[in-house]
Amino acid sequence: MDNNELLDNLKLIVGDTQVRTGEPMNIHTTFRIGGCADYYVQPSSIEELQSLIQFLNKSDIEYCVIGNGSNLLVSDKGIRGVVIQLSDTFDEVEYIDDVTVKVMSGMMLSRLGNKLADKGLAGFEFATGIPGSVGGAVRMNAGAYGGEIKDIIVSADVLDRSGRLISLSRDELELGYRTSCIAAMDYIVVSAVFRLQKGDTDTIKALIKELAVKRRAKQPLEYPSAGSAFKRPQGFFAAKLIEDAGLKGVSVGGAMVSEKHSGFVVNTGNATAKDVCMLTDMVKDKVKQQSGVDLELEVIKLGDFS
Ligand SMILES: NC(=O)C1=CN([C@@H]2O[C@H](COP(=O)(O)OP(=O)(O)OC[C@H]3O[C@@H](n4cnc5c(N)ncnc54)[C@H](OP(=O)(O)O)[C@@H]3O)[C@@H](O)[C@H]2O)C=CC1
Ligand SMILES: C=C(O[C@H]1[C@H](O)[C@@H](CO)O[C@H](OP(=O)(O)OP(=O)(O)OC[C@H]2O[C@@H](n3ccc(=O)[nH]c3=O)[C@H](O)[C@@H]2O)[C@@H]1NC(C)=O)C(=O)O
Repeated sequence: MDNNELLDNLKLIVGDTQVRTGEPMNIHTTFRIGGCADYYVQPSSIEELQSLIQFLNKSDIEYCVIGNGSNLLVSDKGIRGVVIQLSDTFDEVEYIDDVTVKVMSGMMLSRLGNKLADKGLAGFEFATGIPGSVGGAVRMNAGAYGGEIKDIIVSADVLDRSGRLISLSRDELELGYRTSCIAAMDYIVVSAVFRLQKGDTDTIKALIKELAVKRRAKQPLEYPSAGSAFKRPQGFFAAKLIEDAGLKGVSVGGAMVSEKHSGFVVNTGNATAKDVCMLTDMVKDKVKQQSGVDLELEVIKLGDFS
């Protein structure tokens, strides 16, 4: 299929305004890093997403799904094929009973958290300050301040790579520290059901505010980043190991180990994905030498890193 034919088909499936070519990915990642995606598509409904997946599979065209890009490092060479973004357009919420909600996967956690607070629903406060979408959060079992998605999720609807809609219970999602079966099975999350508790709006909002103050005090939110660069190794904190290895403030090009929180790699202005990779490789090596611990990237790489 030639490029024009592919573009026409994509527009036919999701509408003219929802398809772009040569889309710079730095504007879709919180790291503000990344080359261009060949095609960038935003479906607005499950049916559109299903048609899109089926078409891309049948035509043997590469694709990936992103949420808010808050945990991604996109290659400087960009992404070949189609990037499907599910935030912005994929964000309805349905109240199932007085404590249960069904949410489309593109909804931002902050928007959902504030809606739940207004309804007097407690239990989502921990997630409200995470700069991701519901889909990304389920995929990663997002967690902060003692809470994780696993604590509140009932089930999720996913599409398999043939475009078939499957409902998975909490147990079937196999949620662990920053993992789930979503990645292993290559599923796309389309919605999730969460069970909260009845609470008081003012108390919920006060807790959200308290966590936001904590986050701002401890984390370098003044710079673009993808949150924690590394997972917590069992029995250790990545930030402490990095600080103890003398790496706080160390930089490669525009990428720097944050002086405020050494678990974060920040973009000080003009970082490239290559800078970030060189820096994270160096951090891994030094931490291994110093403490014998292997650090594993939490950030997910997309595109060509060869
Ligand atoms: N605790 C904290 O303070 C922070 C936590 N985070 C974590 O990062 C998550 C990132 O969320 P977000 O920015 O939306 O995600 P991203 O766009 O960063 O994508 C992250 C991963 O999730 C996958 N993904 C995204 N949406 C879907 C979906 N609908 N179905 C299946 N897979 C999906 C992506 O797949 P693919 O590989 O195909 O692109 C990618 O592997 C947060 O929810 C949280 O877990 C991030 C920052 C701070
Ligand atoms: C930001 C993310 O999530 C964050 C989440 O916001 C916070 C708050 O709950 O807890 C995790 O950070 P973290 O493991 O770095 O936890 P923190 O409590 O900030 O720090 C852990 C320990 O490291 C020490 N620490 C921290 C910063 C630093 O520069 N030096 C240092 O030694 C702290 O003293 C603390 O004892 C999540 N990260 C991971 C990989 O689990 C993310 O996933 O992207």
